[in-house]
Amino acid sequence: MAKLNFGGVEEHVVTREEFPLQKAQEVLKDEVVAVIGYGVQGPGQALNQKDNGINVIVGQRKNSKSWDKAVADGFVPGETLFEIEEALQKGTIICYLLSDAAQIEYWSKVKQHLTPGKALYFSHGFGITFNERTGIVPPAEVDVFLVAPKGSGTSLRRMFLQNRGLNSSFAVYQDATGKARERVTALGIAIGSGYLFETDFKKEVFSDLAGERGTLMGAVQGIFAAQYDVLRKNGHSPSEAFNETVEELTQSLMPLVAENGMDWMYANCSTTAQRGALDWWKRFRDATSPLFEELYESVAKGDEAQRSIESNSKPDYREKLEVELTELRESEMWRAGKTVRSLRPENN
Ligand SMILES: NC(=O)C1=CN([C@@H]2O[C@H](COP(=O)(O)OP(=O)(O)OC[C@H]3O[C@@H](n4cnc5c(N)ncnc54)[C@H](O)[C@@H]3O)[C@@H](O)[C@H]2O)C=CC1
Ligand SMILES: CC(=O)[C@](C)(O)C(=O)O
Ligand SMILES: [Mg+2]
Ligand SMILES: [Mg+2]
Repeated sequence: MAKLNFGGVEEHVVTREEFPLQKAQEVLKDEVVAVIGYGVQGPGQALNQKDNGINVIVGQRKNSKSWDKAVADGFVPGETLFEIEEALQKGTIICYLLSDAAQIEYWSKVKQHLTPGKALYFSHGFGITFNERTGIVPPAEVDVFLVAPKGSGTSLRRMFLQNRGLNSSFAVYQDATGKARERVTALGIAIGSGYLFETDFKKEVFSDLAGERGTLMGAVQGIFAAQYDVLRKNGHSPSEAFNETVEELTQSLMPLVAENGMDWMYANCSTTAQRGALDWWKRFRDATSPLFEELYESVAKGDEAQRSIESNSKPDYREKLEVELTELRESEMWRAGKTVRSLRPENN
């Protein structure tokens, strides 16, 4: 593994140079990789592996939208697409990519097919870390590991098609065959990761749950809404409020941050903007820190996992989510955003 310096701290990472695709193909040549579940990660990981020449099959409930999607994506019923049980039986590596809540429901079936030498693969540390709540305790004779792409399965696929790679974390929880590390690294490369950084199941799930509730998804919407509302209350039009809150950030400034860091984005803005941003960012940090502390504690206590299990195990969970997503979509800010997006020249 390459030893790299991350801001003064040395860490080990697996790069595509040291573990090229040919090596991954070689390691996986006698395996049948069964991707169970075809939601968001399922398609990204299964299609990338298929295009990378890995022997991959999909297991999904028949008569579901996801089954039809798998067919549309080129998986063939009876050849590379099966009912979940059949795929579990055929697979030597089981990629358990049902939603974290559904993994609990199917566990007793999965367990039956985990014969010695097989491997159980996750893309999240959830099921294992919170096993007192999920009941997911694998038999000792199988390898157990994870590769967690740090982004949406949709991006994993898109970036692969653009010859880019999303970074992933990986972890080995149980090495029964002595080959767990080699297997998980090969899978990480095969699904299209750019590079792989090592973690453990607990660290992966704690950081992931905190991140998605925090800056990646929850906090960002909260900060957008707060600023938008203040601008609107002070007489600014929806388009002005939306442009100064979201559009400028996603279209102009975040791409600069992605390319070369925050200081570089700042340096490409006016001295007026820089003065103000340098003065205010620490106040925003200090104002939100207590909330991030509270969030991390809630994750570490298992409360976030419990809430997710309870709400996502209900039969009507999809309808309920859709109600809340609709509320977001129909808020003035995001309706204004829809019009603003339609005006982008490339959308005309
Ligand atoms: N969504 C993403 O891009 C990311 C997801 N992950 C992890 O990957 C794993 C899979 O997540 P997603 O792709 O988001 O899952 P998802 O929520 O899209 O569900 C995956 C599949 O499970 C099926 N499913 C849901 N409930 C079911 C039930 N009761 N019975 C049978 N099938 C059921 C769905 O039909 C779907 O095909 C999870 O561990 C998640 O935390 C990790 C990184 C990013
Ligand atoms: C996309 C991702 O990595 C998330 C936000 O953690 C998730 O979908 O669970
Ligand atoms: Mg994540
Ligand atoms: Mg997540």
